[in-house]
This record gives sequence, structure tokens and C-alpha cells, in this order.
Amino acid sequence: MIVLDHVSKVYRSPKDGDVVALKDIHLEIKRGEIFGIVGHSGAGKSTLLRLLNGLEKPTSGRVTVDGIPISESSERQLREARKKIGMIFQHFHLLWSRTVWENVAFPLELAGKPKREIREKVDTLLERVGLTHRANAYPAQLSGGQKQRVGIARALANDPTVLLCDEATSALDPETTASILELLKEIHRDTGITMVVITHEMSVVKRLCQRMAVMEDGKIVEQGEVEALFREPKHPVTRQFVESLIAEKENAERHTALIRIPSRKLDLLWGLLAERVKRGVTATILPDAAESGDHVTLRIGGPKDAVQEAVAALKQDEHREVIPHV
Ligand SMILES: Nc1ncnc2c1ncn2[C@@H]1O[C@H](COP(=O)(O)OP(=O)(O)OP(=O)(O)O)[C@@H](O)[C@H]1O
Repeated sequence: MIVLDHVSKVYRSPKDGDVVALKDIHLEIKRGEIFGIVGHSGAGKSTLLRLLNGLEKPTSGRVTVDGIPISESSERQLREARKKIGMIFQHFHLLWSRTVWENVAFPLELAGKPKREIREKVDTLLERVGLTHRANAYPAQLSGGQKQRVGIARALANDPTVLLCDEATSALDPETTASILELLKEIHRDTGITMVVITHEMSVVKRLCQRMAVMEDGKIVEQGEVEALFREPKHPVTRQFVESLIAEKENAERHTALIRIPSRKLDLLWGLLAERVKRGVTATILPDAAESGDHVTLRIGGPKDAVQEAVAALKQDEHREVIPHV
């Protein structure tokens, strides 16, 4: 469906000299696949995406999308090809002076579609993304998630066969991200559209993609099934990304509890906590000017279960003077 055949891209700048953004990339994405591309800032992800919709031409190599030789197409041919290549962006790129409805209608107007067809299509798309009730609102009146829903509806207006997602959830909070990923999955299920998902968030790849490529310094350093790469990352950059997700998860699972204990029991209880520290529990004595001296406050942190268990242990019978603080 999408083929990058030994593609390189060099930006020539009189000021900074040559910047090699992509080095001999070979990538094949199958029809109907959700393919993730991850990499740190500057790895070349955006350049790769811009080659797919013809916004940039490769310095060498060929780019083919759905049988169209994008890298060799004229501007006129590209305009036609881009109708079949939808794109959504991190910062939505909506037209601020147009309503939700008019934003979604825009690509259909550009394609010269008759009014009645536009009306039906926009109504259907707004229903699809759950925004019928906001049709007459302006982008400034919408939440981030709603703006991205408009972006998705607009990207789908001309029934594309490919959807390019450029950090589409990076500006959204975790809950909104989850709902947008769910919507993208539903659209994929309903239409079989091929998706290319560029992100620096491994959680997005994990939840959405079937295969992925990891980029570093203009090259693909590893690619394969998402599950396999998560199970056995080989390249250090892949490993780093996989570990970042584990850290993300652990963070999300972190809980804290404050507990006030008699100072004279501190040594004893500290010993009791020590074995739990091995299981990811942290204990900190909080500096508190209001302490009378006969009590101290401890902050217990860590995974929810472990924190609850540690607090329960501190409160057990022989230490019944422990007073829950919160
Ligand atoms: N128009 C341009 N002119 C010159 N250099 C460019 C241009 N666009 C990108 N670059 C350079 O090409 C390299 C790859 O950039 P690119 O934006 O593709 O990376 P990225 O992985 O998408 O990073 P980010 O997530 O920060 O956008 C970088 O060194 C960047 O500075």
C-alpha cells in the first residue's frame, strides 16, 4: 500500500549546510494496517510523513502510496492524490473563522462536490465523530478532544484510503487521548483505512498500532510487530521507548498516603517499612514545623496495593497509636 524504496532526504540550507533528515529508508506498510513510527525529536518522523503526502520530495529513492508514485507526481497530480490521503495534526490546524460544520465541508467544497452531497456527507461525518450537537460552534469554543474530532471528520471527508496522524494526541490529556484512540480504532474497523501514526508516546503505539518502526538519526533502527518489539526490544532506542512506557505506567499507578505516628515508634515502624521498600514503597518523613515533637508525619508512596498494605501494617494492633493523617 505504502512503499518507501531506499529513500533519503537532505535539506540544503545555505546557512546551516546540508541536513540529512532521512538516510536510505526502506519501509513497506500493508493495506489496512495501523503502522506506528516512533522516534525522538529530530529523528526524521515528520519528514517521512511529509514525503508520504508529497509536501516534500525525496533527494533519492521512490515513494508510492496506493499505487501512486508520489515522489514523481506533478503538483496537479498531487492535489488529486491528497484527496485520498487524509491527515490529522497535533494542533488540529482548523480554520478559526469557520464553524465546525464549515470546517468539515471545506475539503468537499475544494473538491467541487455538489451542495446536497456536501450536506449529507458533513452530517454523516459529524455524527460519526459525535459532534452533531456542536455543528454551529467555532473551534475556539471547543475542547481539545472536540477539535481533534473535527480534524478527524475533515480528514475523512473525501473518503481517503490512508490517514496520516502526526502526533494527533500529543496535545491532549490522558482521558481525551483514550477517547480519540478509541474513535480512530472504530474508524479503522468500519473503513479498513490504512493508518500511519507518528508519535513519541509508546502508549499510543501500544494501544493503536499493529506494526511499528523506530527511527533514530534519520534511519529506521528496528521494525516489526508491536507486541514482539515490546516483548523483546533489540535496539537500545527501542528499549528506551519500551522502558519509558513502563515508567509511565508505574507513575500512573503511584499513590501516596500520609500517616502520623508517635516519634518514639519511628525506629520500629521504619524497620517494618524497610522490607516493603523492596516492593517499590517509599517512605519520607515530612518536615512539619507544627509537629509537637512527639509525633511525625510519614508520606508513604508507591503502587496502590503496596501503599495500602504498608498503611495497614503500620496500623496493626501492636502499633495502635498510629493515627491515620488523611
Ligand atoms: N525544512 C527543513 N529545513 C532544514 N532542516 C530541516 C527541515 N525540516 C526538518 N529539518 C531537519 O531534519 C531533521 C529531521 O527533522 P524532523 O522534523 O523530520 O524530525 P522529527 O522526528 O519529526 O522531530 P520532531 O518530532 O521534533 O518534529 C532535523 O535535524 C531537522 O532539524
